[in-house]
Amino acid sequence: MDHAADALRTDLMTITRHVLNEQTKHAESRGDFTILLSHIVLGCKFVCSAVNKAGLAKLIGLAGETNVQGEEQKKLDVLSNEVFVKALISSGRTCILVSEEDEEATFVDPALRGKYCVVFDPLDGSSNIDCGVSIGTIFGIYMVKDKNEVTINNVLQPGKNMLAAGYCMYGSSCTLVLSSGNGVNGFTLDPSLGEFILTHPNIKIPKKGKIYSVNEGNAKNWDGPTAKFVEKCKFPKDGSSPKSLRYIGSMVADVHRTLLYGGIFLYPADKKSPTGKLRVLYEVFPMSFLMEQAGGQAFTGTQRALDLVPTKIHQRSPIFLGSYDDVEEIKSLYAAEECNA
Ligand SMILES: O=P(O)(O)OC[C@H]1O[C@](O)(COP(=O)(O)O)[C@@H](O)[C@@H]1O
Ligand SMILES: [Mg+2]
Ligand SMILES: [Mg+2]
Repeated sequence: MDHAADALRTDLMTITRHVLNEQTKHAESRGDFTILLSHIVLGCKFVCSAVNKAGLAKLIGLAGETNVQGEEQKKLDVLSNEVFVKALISSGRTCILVSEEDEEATFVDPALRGKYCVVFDPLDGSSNIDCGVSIGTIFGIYMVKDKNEVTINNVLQPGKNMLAAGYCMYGSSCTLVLSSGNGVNGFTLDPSLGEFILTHPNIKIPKKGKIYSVNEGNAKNWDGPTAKFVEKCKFPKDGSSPKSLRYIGSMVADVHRTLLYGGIFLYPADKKSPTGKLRVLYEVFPMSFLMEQAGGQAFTGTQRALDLVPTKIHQRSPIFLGSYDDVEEIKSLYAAEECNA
């Protein structure tokens, strides 16, 4: 297509148009979710721009602080957190915010309150910032009945109660993947337009995949089912080909690849981290929500991930998520171990 024709393409499905279309399906909707989402999108664009120029704008390196998890914060962790906290509060549609970078939940001033609670990991995959490897933002959204009566229990809810979830990946392109409980759609930022355009409508994860994704450096501490599963991936006994290993170390990027290509992403518990590493509210739940909406599964080693009821905002959980059949296999290994116990 030539540029003149391209310039006339004003029929593109932007993320705002997409969400407005969804809104028309709910007669009771007053546009609050659309406004909230437009603020999340703004935050993503801002962070994307900061990530792109991180090396030039002296945004790589440590901020000099540690967060509640005891992890050293990078400058981009701190900046991204500030960006999303401000964007979410200024939307006028939020009442509680839970961020990986803040020890306590933020209760929005009553004058600025709306009915949505947003849980988020402002910058996921921080260890990959300084070498320019894909990183992202993850978010999940709950809704309260009464914005004047909010307590921490409004976010200590199982993931199945989320209204929407998504992530934005700052990679070779900037991609926002979103589900509001009616399938999964992917949007790519067109830098010349400054708009996210629907490029991956109705994403469905392949039923079975050829890739497994796990930090094998932890193998000596794994439990029996995880060790058996990975052994089967490498040396299948049914005559099938071994699976390939891909591990980036940014959950957003590893899950994005799993969603599009199929396969399984594992961050199991191990002897050193008996509750796993990934955080329930803003890593495990949003990604599990997206996986289920795309036809896959998410399992903690003991239950469906979205059924878990968190008791603390920064709680961790083991997680196995991806293609339906691959997750089914790890579930049966855990079930077999339980029978033998
Ligand atoms: O380095 P490990 O132990 O394999 O952990 C990788 C995991 O840790 C994380 O980086 C944690 O996220 P943060 O960067 O938000 O702390 C995930 O993105 C990733 O899946
Ligand atoms: Mg993270
Ligand atoms: Mg993070």
